[in-house]
Amino acid sequence: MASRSVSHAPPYAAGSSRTLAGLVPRGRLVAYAAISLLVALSEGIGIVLLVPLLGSLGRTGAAPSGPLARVLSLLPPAPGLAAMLALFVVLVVVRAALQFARLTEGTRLQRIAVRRLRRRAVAALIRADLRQSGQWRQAEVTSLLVNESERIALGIGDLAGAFAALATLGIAFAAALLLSPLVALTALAGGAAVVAAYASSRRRSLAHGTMLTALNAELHQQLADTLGALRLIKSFGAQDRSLAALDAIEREAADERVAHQAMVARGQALLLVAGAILAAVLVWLGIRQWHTAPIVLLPLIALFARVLPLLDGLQAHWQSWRAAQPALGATLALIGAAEDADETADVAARIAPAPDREIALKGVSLRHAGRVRPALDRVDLVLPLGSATVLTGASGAGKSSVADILGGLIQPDTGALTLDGRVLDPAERVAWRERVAYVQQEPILFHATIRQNLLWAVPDADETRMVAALRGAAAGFVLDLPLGLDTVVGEAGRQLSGGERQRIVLARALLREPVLMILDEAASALDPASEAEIAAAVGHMRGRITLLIIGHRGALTALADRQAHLAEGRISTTHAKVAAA
Ligand SMILES: Nc1ncnc2c1ncn2[C@@H]1O[C@H](COP(=O)(O)OP(=O)(O)OP(=O)(O)O)[C@@H](O)[C@H]1O
Repeated sequence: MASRSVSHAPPYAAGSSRTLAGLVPRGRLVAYAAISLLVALSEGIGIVLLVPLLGSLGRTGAAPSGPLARVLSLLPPAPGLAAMLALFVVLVVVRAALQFARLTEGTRLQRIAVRRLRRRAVAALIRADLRQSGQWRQAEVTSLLVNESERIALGIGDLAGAFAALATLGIAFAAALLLSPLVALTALAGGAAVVAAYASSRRRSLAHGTMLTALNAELHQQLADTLGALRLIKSFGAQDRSLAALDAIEREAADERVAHQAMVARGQALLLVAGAILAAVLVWLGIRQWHTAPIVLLPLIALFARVLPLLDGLQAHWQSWRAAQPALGATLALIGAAEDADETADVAARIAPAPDREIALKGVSLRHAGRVRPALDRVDLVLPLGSATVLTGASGAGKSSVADILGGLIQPDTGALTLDGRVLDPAERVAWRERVAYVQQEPILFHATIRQNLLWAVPDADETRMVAALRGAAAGFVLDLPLGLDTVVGEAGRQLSGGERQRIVLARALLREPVLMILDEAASALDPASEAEIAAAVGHMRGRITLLIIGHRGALTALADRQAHLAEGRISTTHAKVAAA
């Protein structure tokens, strides 16, 4: 758990895409754009209306000419001061309503995009082939779906903010054109030069975003490692080391954020100063060189006052969006990789096949990603229906790989899983899982009631079936608990003992009425009494359920009537069991 480098690229990072397409409904996007334009338009109209307002004051010098005069001629003749002020108030009310709509619609857009992104990611991850998805770091994936998706939401908000600012700037420019084309065009040229000068800082925001995505993943990993190993950390006296590793990542992330924020703030300050200088020069030119009438100049100054913070906001919004883009790129890349590894893509048949005679592996070879030697090398194994086989072999010999292939969880590189001698196609392989139950060494229960944990496996099971499964798994103790089936098991089932947990897991497996039950070191972590209870329960299943018992010794393995031994990926012996205990 030492501090890690954050420079690595996750295995799914290749070909990352940065598109928002498909995440946001087109109709809502158009609605948001239209509202933003209306807000901008109401601001522009308000400023142009300053001209007749000033005109009605009567001391403003020359009357406007050119296109402005034409626009003003559309107004009713000589509106009184009261009418003008009332119009302003109405405009402000309309703008307030539009701004409210823009804000709520913007938030809705953000949440829809993030909900769709997460849903697509989780759906793709669930459907991805385990051999591919097993290579992705869980903490990195969690970080993408928790932290990074919120960054994406903020980024989308910034993108929307940038669009709104841009729309207002566009309308402001149109208003300026109306008031004084010369001033407007000079301001546009000056503004474009200022925006161009910021290209490098926008690029820096993208790099910052990439760094932050990696640091967030590291933080998640470190937190998961630390909180998941509190007992180990205490017993090794590694509290300080763990805290220091966490601190190092936190510090790096904080420094990175402060440095980026400082760059954005510096840019904003410089932009304000550059904008103010530009505005001052334009006003000076307007008065001294171009002899612009005060009735036009005053609204122009009002326009500058409005535009300067807008430019500032546009720059900040755009940089924040750029910083969020790597998070979106990484999430879309993960989704792309998971969708490419979709094991159910061609699934048509969904009826779980049921063998009559045997379940077998025929010439199965498997090499895990990044490994030189195959985990399994042309393995043949026959499990006659109703038999109980113990599978032995040294650590790393390939026992769990055999179990995964028999259970239809992974597809071998060559060879096949067969039922009654018939090779399963990919669609049947997925459906076959319904007939298989797994019980692993580490019992996995969800933080819910025992009833909910059982119903998770078979949603339509009634109480009688659940009670029968519990009794069949030597878990009748549940019925004597004060809350019975409604007892909450605690996080990962920690409010129960290891043996109790495992017996509930066995009941959950039984509830599925499996054809094949795989017990992968299912009793290895238990005391002899608990193991004996599990073994007694499994003993009653013999003959009804085909059993594959992975393990070396103990009451459970003694139940087997057949034995297979794996050595370096090869089945070296398969025969009727002589002695398993
Ligand atoms: N996801 C994986 N990626 C890379 N290599 C893997 C992966 N899973 C297993 N292996 C390797 O494949 C070989 C067989 O592993 P497997 O888990 O099937 O063995 P096992 O007999 O069940 O071991 P153990 O009894 O220790 O659980 C081992 O060398 C292991 O390191």
